[in-house]
Amino acid sequence: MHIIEKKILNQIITTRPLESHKGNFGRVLTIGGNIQFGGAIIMATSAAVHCGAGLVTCATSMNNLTSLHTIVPEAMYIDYQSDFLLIDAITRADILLIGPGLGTDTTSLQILQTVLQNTSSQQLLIIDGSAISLISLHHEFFPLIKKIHPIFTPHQMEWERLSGIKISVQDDVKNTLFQQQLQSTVILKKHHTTIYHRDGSISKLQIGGPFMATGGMGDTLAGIIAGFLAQFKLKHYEHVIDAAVYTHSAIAKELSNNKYVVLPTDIINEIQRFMQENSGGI
Ligand SMILES: NC(=O)C1=CN([C@@H]2O[C@H](COP(=O)(O)OP(=O)(O)OC[C@H]3O[C@@H](n4cnc5c(N)ncnc54)[C@H](O)[C@@H]3O)[C@@H](O)[C@H]2O)[C@@H](O)CC1
Ligand SMILES: Nc1ncnc2c1ncn2[C@@H]1O[C@H](COP(=O)(O)OP(=O)(O)O)[C@@H](O)[C@H]1O
Ligand SMILES: [Mg+2]
Repeated sequence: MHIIEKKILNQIITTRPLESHKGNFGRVLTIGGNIQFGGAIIMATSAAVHCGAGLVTCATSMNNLTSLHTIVPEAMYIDYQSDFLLIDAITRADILLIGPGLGTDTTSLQILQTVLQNTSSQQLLIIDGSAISLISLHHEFFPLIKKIHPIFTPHQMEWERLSGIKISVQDDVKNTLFQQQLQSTVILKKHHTTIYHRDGSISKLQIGGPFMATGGMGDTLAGIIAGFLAQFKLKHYEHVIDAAVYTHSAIAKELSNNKYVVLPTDIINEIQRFMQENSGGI
């Protein structure tokens, strides 16, 4: 087990080559946001854009179109209920994020199934929020999951649902056992988030605090992870994930110096500055 240190930042967030364009910084597809939880997928999408993902498309409910374009006009939109558009967008994406605000009804389940069936092992899939809760109820997806090797980002209750390990008895030994069965990365979110990597290593975060306990905080983290993976894809995969998780809480910690609570959107607004201040060489 190792503690994620600040020095990871300038190893991962490097200077961009002059000869580059948006195509070099990854295509992200975010999928979620039903009529009740539109804000979740908009925050995730906005976080990915603010991290510097080259092209970001949001597959969401039509109800969210106006808000999405008002808040983050850089993002493109598709109606997540169109199978044709969704499959086409999945095929084009480098990084996919499903779950923030997806909900758990039959429409949500259908969308999750389309995503799992059409994602290849060459792409990186992040599974968050409602998508984790749905998979917990549908173990028939496990064979597909084991082929895709996704990144799960559960909080402790979502991890209990998925793994069957009660929150009170979750520990590194039990968590690793189930994570290895899933053949996936697991980012277990809590005070001092723990990351179980596919290579068997475990990273722990020692920053962050209760000033982060606001709805949308995990949706924003998922978007940051997508944005980091999209553009730093040539770097060591485990380190990119650690750097993204560190960045999210480090910004929150900075802001908590003069804010009692830090909002997810406060973090999003500081990502560009924070990345510039903590970027390193080539
Ligand atoms: N503005 C929005 O649209 C928001 C939408 N959200 C979406 O709402 C859906 C349901 O997610 P929720 O997480 O709210 O609901 P869940 O029912 O999945 O989980 C919340 C429950 O888990 C418990 N819990 C135990 N340990 C926890 C831990 N370490 N961290 C967090 N909760 C813990 C909480 O007490 C709470 O009762 C997701 O799709 C999510 O993305 C939420 O992110 C809230 C904001
Ligand atoms: N007390 C705390 N200490 C450290 N981090 C916290 C604390 N409370 C919440 N967080 C962080 O906030 C995020 C919450 O994620 P999640 O529960 O999925 O939020 P949401 O689904 O509402 O977006 C996680 O990254 C978690 O680690
Ligand atoms: Mg969440």
